[in-house]
Amino acid sequence: MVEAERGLRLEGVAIALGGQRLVALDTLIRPGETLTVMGPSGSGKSTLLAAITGTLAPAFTLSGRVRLDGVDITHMPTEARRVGILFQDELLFPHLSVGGNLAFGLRPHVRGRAERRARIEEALEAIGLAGFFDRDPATLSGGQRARVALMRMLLSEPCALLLDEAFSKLDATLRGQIRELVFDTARDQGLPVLQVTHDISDAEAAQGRQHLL
Ligand SMILES: Nc1ncnc2c1ncn2[C@@H]1O[C@H](COP(=O)(O)OP(=O)(O)OP(=O)(O)O)[C@@H](O)[C@H]1O
Repeated sequence: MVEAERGLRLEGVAIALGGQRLVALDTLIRPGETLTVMGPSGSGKSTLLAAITGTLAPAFTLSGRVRLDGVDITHMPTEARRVGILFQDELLFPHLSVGGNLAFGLRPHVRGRAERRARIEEALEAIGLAGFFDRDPATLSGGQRARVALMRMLLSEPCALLLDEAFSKLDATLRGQIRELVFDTARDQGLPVLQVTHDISDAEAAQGRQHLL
């Protein structure tokens, strides 16, 4: 039996807008590896990530294939893709507690109130926020919110991680800490990472390949 290829493969991916090619990429990001895509504003970085999450606006046309662990996900519904994404605004739900936000990440196979609660308590402990279950996200510091957003994404058991300027709103010290947490976690879990950023220090911290648009 031939083993399925592991990692995130962009196979001749090209995205056009109004008949003009905007962005093209052909690469394999292996488990635990990070590819950093850099380019000027408007060069199509967020659009590239949208093609991978399945949220491309109708104005764009996509050609090529996106494969994740050997599975062609090019036309799969977003929620079926097992792709996690972090944005510069961590987008926690303001009407839910910290625990409620993490519960949103849990996959449906984690069943039963008690088991779900236990998984969330464990996750809070892992990010140094034990006892924060009932807290309102608005009362958290930027670094705490970033850790909750990362954990919510990890609880969804993604097979690849996308970073869209994920560290750009954090101050310098926090930026270094959260970045280290994200890249260490991705390496430990063997997740392929595609990050887009303006910031060369994000690219350096990833210790991976770089691609300029
Ligand atoms: N929904 C849309 N409909 C039409 N054009 C769009 C849409 N979204 C983005 N664009 C255009 O597509 C191009 C690429 O946008 P994109 O957001 O991918 O760039 P970017 O490289 O991520 O920029 P930035 O670094 O400023 O975030 C831009 O010219 C933008 O104006």
